[in-house]
Amino acid sequence: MLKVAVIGLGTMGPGMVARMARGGFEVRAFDTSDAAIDRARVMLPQIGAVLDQLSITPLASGEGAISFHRDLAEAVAGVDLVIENVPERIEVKEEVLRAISPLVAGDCVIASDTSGIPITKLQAFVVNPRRFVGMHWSNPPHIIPMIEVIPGAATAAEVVSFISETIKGLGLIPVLVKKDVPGFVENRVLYALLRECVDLVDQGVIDADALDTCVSWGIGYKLSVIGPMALLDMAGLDIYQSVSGYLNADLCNAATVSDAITSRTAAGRLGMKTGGGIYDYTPERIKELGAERARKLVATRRVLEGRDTP
Ligand SMILES: NC(=O)c1ccc[n+]([C@@H]2O[C@H](COP(=O)([O-])OP(=O)(O)OC[C@H]3O[C@@H](n4cnc5c(N)ncnc54)[C@H](O)[C@@H]3O)[C@@H](O)[C@H]2O)c1
Ligand SMILES: Cc1ncc(CO)c(C(=O)O)c1O
Repeated sequence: MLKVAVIGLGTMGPGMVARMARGGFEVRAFDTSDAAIDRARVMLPQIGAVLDQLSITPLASGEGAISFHRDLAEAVAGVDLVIENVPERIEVKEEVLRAISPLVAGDCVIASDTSGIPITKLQAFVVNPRRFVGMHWSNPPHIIPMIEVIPGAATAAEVVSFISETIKGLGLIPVLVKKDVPGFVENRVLYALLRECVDLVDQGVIDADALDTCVSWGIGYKLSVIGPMALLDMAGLDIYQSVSGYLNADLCNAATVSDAITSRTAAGRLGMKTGGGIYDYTPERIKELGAERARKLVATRRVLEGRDTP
C-alpha cells in the first residue's frame, strides 16, 4: 500500500486526501493550522459521498487509512510520496520544502501541487531534486480527474513514470507537461481566458453574470466534449485563420492584474472564502452552490465517461 503525506489542508487538501484514501493509499494529512485540520475532518464524509456518486468505490482491500498530524516529522516518516500543498507563495513553499526534505527517505518522491511556479525553481529547495516533480491537481480535486505531471530540469525519468503510474492507479488521468513553463498548460490556458473575461467586464462589454452564462453554455460546454485542437478542425482552420487575423491583435494582453481584482483583494474580498469577491455569498448560499456544483460536475463526468448514457 502506498504511503502518502499531504502537506496543507486548505481548499485542495481534503479532496486530495479523500481521493487517494479511496484508492487504497495510506494518507497522512498535515497542516500547521488546527482549524484547517478540523475543517478537513468535517469535510471527509461529504467528499466521500461525492466519490460514491461518481462510483469511485474503495478497492477490495478497502479504503486507505487517513491520519491527521501536527508534527511534520511524524507525518512524513516512512512515506513513499509527499505532496506539498501549501499557499502559492514561493517563500512559503521554500520553507516547507526545506523542512520536509531532510525528514524523508532517500527514495521518497516529493511532489508539488503548485498552480504554476516552475518545478525547476522549487527543486532548488530539496536535498534530492531528482526525486522532485510537479503534480498539479485541479479544483475540486476529488472530482476533476486530470492531473498535470511536470518534470523539472533535474527530475529523474523514473520519478515521472512513478507519479504517472500512481495517478493512473487511482483511475485518474495524468497529462505530461513536456516543458517546465510558468503555469504549465492548464493554467496558462485558464489564465488567458480569465484575463480576457475580466477585461470584457472591466470594459463594460458584458456584465459578470452574463459573461458566466456566455462562457459556461458556449465554449465551456463545448470544450468539455471537444478539446481545443479538435475544435480547430471542427470549425475549420480557415475560419480560425481569418478570425485570428483581425482578433488576435485586439485581445487583452495586459501584463498586470486588473484593478477590479486588486482592489477587491486589497479590501479582503477574496471570493467564497471571505463571503464575497466578484459576487456576494451567504454561508447558506455557499453550501447550496457547493452541493449544486458537485451534483452537476458528477452528472457531467458520468455522461462524459459513458456511464450514464441519457
Ligand atoms: N485553489 C485552487 O483552485 C488550486 C487548484 C490547484 C492547485 N492549487 C495549488 O495548491 C496549493 C494549495 O492551494 P490551496 O488553494 O489549497 O491553498 P489554501 O491557502 O486554501 O490552503 C493552504 C493550506 O496550507 C496551510 N499551510 C500554510 N503554511 C503551512 C505550512 N508551513 N505547513 C503546512 N501547512 C501550511 C494553511 O493552513 C492552509 O490550510 C497552492 O500551490 C495552489 O496554487 C490550488
Ligand atoms: C483560478 C484558478 N487558479 C488556479 C487553479 C488551479 O491551479 C484553478 C482550478 O484548479 O480551478 C483555478 O480555478
